[in-house]
Amino acid sequence: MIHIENLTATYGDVTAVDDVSVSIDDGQFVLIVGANGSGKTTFVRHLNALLEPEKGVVEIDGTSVTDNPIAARANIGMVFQQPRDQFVAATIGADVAFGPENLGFDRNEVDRRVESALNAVNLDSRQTDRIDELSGGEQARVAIAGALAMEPSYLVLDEPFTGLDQPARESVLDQLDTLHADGTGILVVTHDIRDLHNRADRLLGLHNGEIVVDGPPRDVAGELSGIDVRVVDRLNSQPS
Ligand SMILES: Nc1ncnc2c1ncn2[C@@H]1O[C@H](COP(=O)(O)OP(=O)(O)OP(=O)(O)O)[C@@H](O)[C@H]1O
Repeated sequence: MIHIENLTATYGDVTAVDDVSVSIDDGQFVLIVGANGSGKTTFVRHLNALLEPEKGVVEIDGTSVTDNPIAARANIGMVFQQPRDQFVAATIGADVAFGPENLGFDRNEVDRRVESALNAVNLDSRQTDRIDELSGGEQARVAIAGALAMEPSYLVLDEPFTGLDQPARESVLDQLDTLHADGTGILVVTHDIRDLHNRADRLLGLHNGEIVVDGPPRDVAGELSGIDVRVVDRLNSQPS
């Protein structure tokens, strides 16, 4: 379980996260929504100790991420807004292997994790392909595989659909469905919930750094216009 109590984060005079307390159960599929600047990215960066709480506590399975950032990083897989920025190797296989190698696993275990993660995103047999030659959708899937190779309890994706066309978006959504069905907790940060609100168990809406909406997406849909989040699916939408 993710447990957060009285988390506050500031940048100079700006309060990005304002006294947030929330718990997220294992295996939940949670949307974290809100307008630009509402604090979504700052909030999720505390989950795996990319940012340290100035005030408050973040615990994963009862362990404070401040006390044990390595455990937090092993439990919370993070996929960033621009997957390109998180690649560390030239080829798919080498990149996905990087995380488990850093955790100190032996070669057999690293190979097993890489195969399993690439299998989950339908990129097995592509280990030697160069990342810079992949499409945006394929790069997004490699980034997800890199996080999955850590075998995290939760996968956190920050605006994972930026720059993806509709087929690539659907491919990533399919991966999320499979992972959720297998028991992985999924947290998706987005300002655009089309195709997602009918998949998620819970929606957290941020406004000025506070959680002002919390509930099953269909129950809280009426509260979203107040925090500037688009609700309606756009049929026949153009690539975004
Ligand atoms: N590195 C930083 N330095 C100064 N201010 C920052 C920094 N990062 C974020 N902020 C400010 O903190 C507030 C919350 O930003 P944050 O990026 O967490 O929100 P967000 O909801 O993820 O926004 P977006 O949807 O635009 O990514 C905003 O006012 C933002 O300008």
